[in-house]
Amino acid sequence: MAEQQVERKAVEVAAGILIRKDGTILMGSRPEGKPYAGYWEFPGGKFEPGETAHEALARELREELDLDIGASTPWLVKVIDYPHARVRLHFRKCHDWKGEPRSMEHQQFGFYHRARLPAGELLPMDDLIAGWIELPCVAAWIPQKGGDVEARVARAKEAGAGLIWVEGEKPVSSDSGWTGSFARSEAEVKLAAANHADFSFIRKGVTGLGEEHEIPVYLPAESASEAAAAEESGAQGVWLEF
Ligand SMILES: Nc1nc2c([nH]c(=O)n2[C@H]2C[C@H](O)[C@@H](COP(=O)(O)OP(=O)(O)OP(=O)(O)O)O2)c(=O)[nH]1
Repeated sequence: MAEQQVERKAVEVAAGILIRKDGTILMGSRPEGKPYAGYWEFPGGKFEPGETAHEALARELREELDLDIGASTPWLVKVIDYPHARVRLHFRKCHDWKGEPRSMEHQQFGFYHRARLPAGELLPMDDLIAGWIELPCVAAWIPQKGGDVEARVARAKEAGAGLIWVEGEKPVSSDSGWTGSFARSEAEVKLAAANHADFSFIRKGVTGLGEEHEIPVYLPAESASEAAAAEESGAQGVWLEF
């Protein structure tokens, strides 16, 4: 008889990506006595009973770093099986807090540029998603119909698009090496993740991303100024058509 696999119940964890105006991100090292002590992580910790992800994050930041955060927005939810526990990580972005971080648990911490995260090891899941934080906020989609593709690519660059995808070409024609895919539903976003796409563009009409998507997604928008609204709903940013 096949051995029955019992899935371990996931522990809910909130982790904050606190982004300063200069684009640097707050990271801390895990205190002595915890699993993966000394590894770098985004500040946060386990939910207490009855807490939402935001409430858990706000409390942990107060306890660990003496910071008082304002709003936070959902970004990604990822489940990982570590040897010591199965955890569901609710990564949230935050641009608004009061105070300067202070080490309350004798841990090291600092604000780091996305491309220069601290030397030493990041927690395995953080290592993966740290790269995603670098994804730009504005992406461009260039359908074949519509004339001069090259001119439209140039316009997209001028408009600040950091990712440009020309229909019929390999997903995403930037030098970044990211792979993307188009999705029409939550299920297709999941499929893209399973196929190792780094992100998805979402076609018009998809709403309610919720907190369950597992890769960064771009929502359609009419203008770059809608990027903030997209972030509110948990998206990485917007895609514009050129
Ligand atoms: N805080 C945090 N935890 C993370 C991140 N990435 C990641 O895989 N984890 C994992 C490591 C741990 O297994 C779990 C968080 O548990 P924790 O031990 O830090 O939580 P806590 O501060 O509430 O700890 P305690 O009350 O048990 O002392 O989530 C991250 O970026 N931040």
